[in-house]
Amino acid sequence: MKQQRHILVIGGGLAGLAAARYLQAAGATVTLLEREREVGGRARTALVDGYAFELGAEFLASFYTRTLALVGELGLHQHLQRIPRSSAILRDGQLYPLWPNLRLAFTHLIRSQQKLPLTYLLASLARHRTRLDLYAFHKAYPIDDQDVSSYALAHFSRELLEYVLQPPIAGIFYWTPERTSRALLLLVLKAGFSRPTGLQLFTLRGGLGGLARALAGDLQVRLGVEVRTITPQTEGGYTLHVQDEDGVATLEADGIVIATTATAVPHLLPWLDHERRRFFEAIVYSQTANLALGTRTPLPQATYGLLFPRRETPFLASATLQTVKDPTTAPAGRAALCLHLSGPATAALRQQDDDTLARLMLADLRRLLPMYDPTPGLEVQRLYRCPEALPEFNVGHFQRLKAFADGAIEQGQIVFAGDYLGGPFIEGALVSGEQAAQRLLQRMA
Ligand SMILES: Cc1cc2nc3c(=O)[nH]c(=O)nc-3n(C[C@H](O)[C@H](O)[C@H](O)COP(=O)(O)OP(=O)(O)OC[C@H]3O[C@@H](n4cnc5c(N)ncnc54)[C@H](O)[C@@H]3O)c2cc1C
Repeated sequence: MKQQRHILVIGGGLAGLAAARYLQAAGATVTLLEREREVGGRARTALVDGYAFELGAEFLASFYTRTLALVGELGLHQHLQRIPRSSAILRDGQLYPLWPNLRLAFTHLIRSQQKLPLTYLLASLARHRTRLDLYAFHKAYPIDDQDVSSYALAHFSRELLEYVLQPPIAGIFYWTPERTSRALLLLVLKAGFSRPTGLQLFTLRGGLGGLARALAGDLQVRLGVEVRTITPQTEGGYTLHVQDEDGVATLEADGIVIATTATAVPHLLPWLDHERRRFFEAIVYSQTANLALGTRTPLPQATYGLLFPRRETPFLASATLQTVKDPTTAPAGRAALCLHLSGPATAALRQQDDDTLARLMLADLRRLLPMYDPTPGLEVQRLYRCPEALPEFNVGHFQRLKAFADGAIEQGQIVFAGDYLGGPFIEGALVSGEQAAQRLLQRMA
């Protein structure tokens, strides 16, 4: 690549930050543009009256090889801590620990005879293992043929679907099994069970927002700059029309990484042809609302993540005890808790105001698990809406990723990054950013 050519990265989420960091390390001149007043996107931590609440991402998983390496490279390893007592699923008023390892076979959450067909799942994992590549999701396109609900009903049982598969899908991704490809299920299971210790969860002390801040470290970042449209110049390069606090301006770039959510792309590139526009428009995001609560009321400390099957409630999908994950997220003697509304409930209730939603979520928690009621000593309550939570990896998405990997989408000196390409979690966002940076360097060579 010629020296002095200027690259703009649009979006300061983890994908954009990883791309910018990679490009800068390769010697490029890079500026990152972020429309918000801080970096992190869907992986930010809010500090409110001595409490720290995750606004999006809550944990890192032990199979996030690249993320965990980056934590070391950024000098954050002393802040990395394992989350104990990771999760439990509610059934008939009782919490069943969800061991993310082979001890799952002994859970009383479902009846013993329901567990036998799980051997089919293990056989499927073995049969498709070469297609299940966490760093190349598109390889799984041949098994992107059935949603998780149809797959579970065909091979397992409704009970297993409703009490083992649906709660994590809803509580972590805010999707439904009907809108999840079985390819995604097999990919995540293979990654999760690939280690002898099983799946372990980690966080960064003080909140995962620290990862984005560390990544931004020595990058040139402009906050509060929203890119409106990008126009190709006839002589090569691009003009970006941006809005910042001083008004409307234009910027020039030789190469661009677009690291926004997929839904933003057709607005940024109004000149996209029909096929490419359809690619981005087909990507749908789940939604949720996060009710962050700080309380003097002591709450049970037995488990970090509580998953609520839709059979038990149509409202809450999950609750996370922030202070079990990391005691520094609340002042001494206090507890911090986040409640997450299910994807379908968030869509159905989107017209309701914040107070109504908060009341409904708290009432649901009191009904489901009265001992977790934070209201007697409640001192902080904030509702954060997340209209674009996680990109659905529904049936058809792996076919789209195959077309993307085959080069049918990117053109010129513009590349794309984001969790909709790399996988619906932090690891996917970071890796997609680094992969996009590599492709741009090749295109500009
Ligand atoms: C509620 C929730 C819980 C989650 N829990 C976990 C978890 O526990 N573990 C996990 O691994 N993952 C989790 N995730 C997923 C994880 O947060 C995301 O996969 C990841 O952060 C996505 O990063 P990204 O860079 O692809 O996108 P984003 O973080 O969305 O970044 C895109 C950025 O682009 C900016 N932008 C958009 N348009 C423009 C524009 N026109 N001009 C300038 N800037 C623009 C946005 O402001 C944003 O900062 C969770 C997500 C949510 C929402």
